[in-house]
Amino acid sequence: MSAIQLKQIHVNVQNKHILKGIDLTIEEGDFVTLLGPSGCGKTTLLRTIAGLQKLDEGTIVIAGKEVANGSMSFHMDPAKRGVSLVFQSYALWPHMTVFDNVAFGLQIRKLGKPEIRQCVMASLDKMRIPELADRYPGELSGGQQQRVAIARAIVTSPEILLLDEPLSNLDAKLRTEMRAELKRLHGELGTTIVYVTHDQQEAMTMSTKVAVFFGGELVQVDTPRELYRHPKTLQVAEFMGSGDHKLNQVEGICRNSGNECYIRTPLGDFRVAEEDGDPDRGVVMTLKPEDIVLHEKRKEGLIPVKVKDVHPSGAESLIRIDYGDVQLTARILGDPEFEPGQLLYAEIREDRINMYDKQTGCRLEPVTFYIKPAMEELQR
Ligand SMILES: Nc1ncnc2c1ncn2[C@@H]1O[C@H](COP(=O)(O)OP(=O)(O)OP(=O)(O)O)[C@@H](O)[C@H]1O
Repeated sequence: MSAIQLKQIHVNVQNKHILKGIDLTIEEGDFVTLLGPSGCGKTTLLRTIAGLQKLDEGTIVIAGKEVANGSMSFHMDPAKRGVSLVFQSYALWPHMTVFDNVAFGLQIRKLGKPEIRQCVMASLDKMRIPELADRYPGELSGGQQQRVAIARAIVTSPEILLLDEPLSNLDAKLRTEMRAELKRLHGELGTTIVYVTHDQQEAMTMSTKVAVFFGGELVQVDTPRELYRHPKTLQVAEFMGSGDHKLNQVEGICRNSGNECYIRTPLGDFRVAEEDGDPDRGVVMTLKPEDIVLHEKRKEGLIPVKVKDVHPSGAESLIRIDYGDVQLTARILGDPEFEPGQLLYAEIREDRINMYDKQTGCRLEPVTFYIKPAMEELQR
């Protein structure tokens, strides 16, 4: 049985159409991340699943039970949905100790004192903070408060844990630590987790599946690997390749010749299968910096490039290179002693190339072969 089924969810907030027909099925034990730029509707969807936001159309089924139905104006009480929500702000009660904060959900269920003690301590153990039980939130660091907030959410053994950017208030080091903790916790508890973030790396590290949103619409739901390798649209590719992950984009022309299309780009020619005989059009080829390997010695199949500049950042370096008029960025491990103007030879990992229709932004597939520029062309 699926843990959560969302069908055609539409949500308006103050007359603004925020969620526009979301269909998403989340399986039991999945760690699904809702990923997208600020304002795309991730939090609204999480709140809708939790029951804190009413939907206008569509249905939500949790563990086989319908909990919301737009056409029938049915919205089950949040407390009855079997989900637990952790907010970005930890929302701990300042006048209560850590123990009491975590125990609260059990106390209102009228459990006996020994049972409460056992559950609270087990939950604090899982978050590796049993020694903080008697402290007050004001005496804790941000990371510790976040652990308490998660301990409070898991103490009632919810079937589903909803987390809204829970790490965004932490510094970089703590964030990395907490990512590992959440992944461990998911492995240990087997709980279904729905996690909201706008941080691609966070999504890639922890999730079993990532759902990418833009403007209230779901664009791609895939495993992190598939999302990384084959973004479905240029917009997704650009979003995944933003920040330090600068995506290389090279424009080309796609010419149709019956059943196949030939794509000509400055980096070589490609063939893609064509289904609907579209006319000639512009395409964008994308390639990640880590999919360009730089060599100092010339070899067959490599492309001669000139170093423009080098940006070392300790463990890795970004090298901007020019091939004729085309500027590319390569990412390599370490801190190489390349000089601006130096001639190098680039190996393009052709299996990592993606092609998109420039106008629609949709991915063209599959690239059936790649003809590299002729050697004499390479001499320029
Ligand atoms: N209470 C509200 N009143 C008016 N507009 C709202 C309200 N809540 C959300 N919105 C709007 O709904 C849209 C989606 O907001 P939401 O918080 O779901 O986005 P998000 O993807 O989670 O963004 P972020 O990553 O910045 O939290 C935004 O345009 C926001 O301005």
